[in-house]
Amino acid sequence: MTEASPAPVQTEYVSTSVVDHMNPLFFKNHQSHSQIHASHQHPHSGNYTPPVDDASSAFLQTPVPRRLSIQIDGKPAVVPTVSSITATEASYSTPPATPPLAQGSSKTISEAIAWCAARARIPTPDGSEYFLHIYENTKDKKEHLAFVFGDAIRSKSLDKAQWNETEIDRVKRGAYSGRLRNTVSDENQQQGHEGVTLPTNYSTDEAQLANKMTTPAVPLVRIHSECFTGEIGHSARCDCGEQLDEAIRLMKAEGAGVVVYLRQEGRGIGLAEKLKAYNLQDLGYDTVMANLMLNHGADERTYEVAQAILEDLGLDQIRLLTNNPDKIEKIEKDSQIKVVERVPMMPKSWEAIERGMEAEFEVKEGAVENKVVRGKELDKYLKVKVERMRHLIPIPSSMGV
Ligand SMILES: Nc1nc2c(ncn2[C@@H]2O[C@H](COP(=O)(O)OP(=O)(O)OP(=O)(O)O)[C@@H](O)[C@H]2O)c(=O)[nH]1
Repeated sequence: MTEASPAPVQTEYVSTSVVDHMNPLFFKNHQSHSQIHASHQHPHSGNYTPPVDDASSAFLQTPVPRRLSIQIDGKPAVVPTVSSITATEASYSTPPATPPLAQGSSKTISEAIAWCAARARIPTPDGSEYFLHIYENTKDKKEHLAFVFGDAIRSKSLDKAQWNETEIDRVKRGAYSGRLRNTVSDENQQQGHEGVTLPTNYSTDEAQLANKMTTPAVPLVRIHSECFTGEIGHSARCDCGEQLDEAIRLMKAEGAGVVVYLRQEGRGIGLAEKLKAYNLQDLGYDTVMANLMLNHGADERTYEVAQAILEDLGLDQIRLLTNNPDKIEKIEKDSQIKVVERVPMMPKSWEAIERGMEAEFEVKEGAVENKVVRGKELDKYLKVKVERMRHLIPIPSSMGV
């Protein structure tokens, strides 16, 4: 096929002062600004991005076309506007999570705001389940997470209606209550959701839901920083994997709780730097000194995003699972959040030593079994946390302290 010359484009421009964060095409258009220009040059190329006939295009700093009158081969091209997009087409443009300014937050601009982009049920091997929430925020581009146990804890930003979204849009991003039921037949399996009429009864019945809505007045919360080595890599240098498992176990037992999982690997220095720190630790430096020798702080983590996630989940009173007083101070600082109780996280191997139950841990030195970690390297790591980072863990008397 020979390429025709670019078709003439007439444009109208709109003011740049209006920002409509509620528009589901807000981010989409942000990304496709260059595409819009490219498509002006080659509107016949098949990559044409339709202009948006509303204020959503107005947030861009440079004037952008509001209406385009396009001709291809001398004939007017049919360009859909937002209002002419059908429900099915619109549902492919899944709206972004409720953007920050749409939440009516009273926070100042310097503080983080977080909003839930999607949520889904995660069944676990013991038959229980939780809802994994993925968050976006105004502070960084990382995918922070919340594991939410129980039905009573809800994300405000997730539940908020978004502009022009269809019911299937809401289902896709997890903004429903109860449990989804499988209603897809073999026939419409092949067609994606286009042939599917969404049942109105996709929530479980309300009575059943109400039973599950009982939750402790002050829920258990764990604010946990990512540790690839301890959680995925079976490392026995730290107890991070064990702590995550234990937090989840306790929340399952209570039927409620939240693990806020922050992407602050290596106390905020990142995995590459943490691996360098491990090499220094193998030379004999402790975990604090190793960080300092790499020109990092002993702990570079911040907790504004965790505060914002808890705020979105409506939690201002929490029982925090931690041994780290610094974490408590930082989570309460400049926020409504109150840690009404600190729930200690005793390292399982130290607990066993204290109780004289070491025989129960008949695993080889340094080995990890059922995520219970033990060994000299862990003992050293934990002791440094107590002695240099103020962690509130009783050191077993048999360790000579
Ligand atoms: N730089 C560095 N980071 C480490 C090391 N070992 C573990 N970490 C990181 O330390 C962090 C531990 O996070 P948490 O368990 O949430 O917090 P904590 O400060 O130990 O406090 P707790 O709430 O009592 O567990 C994670 O980001 C790990 O990746 C280490 O030797 N060096």
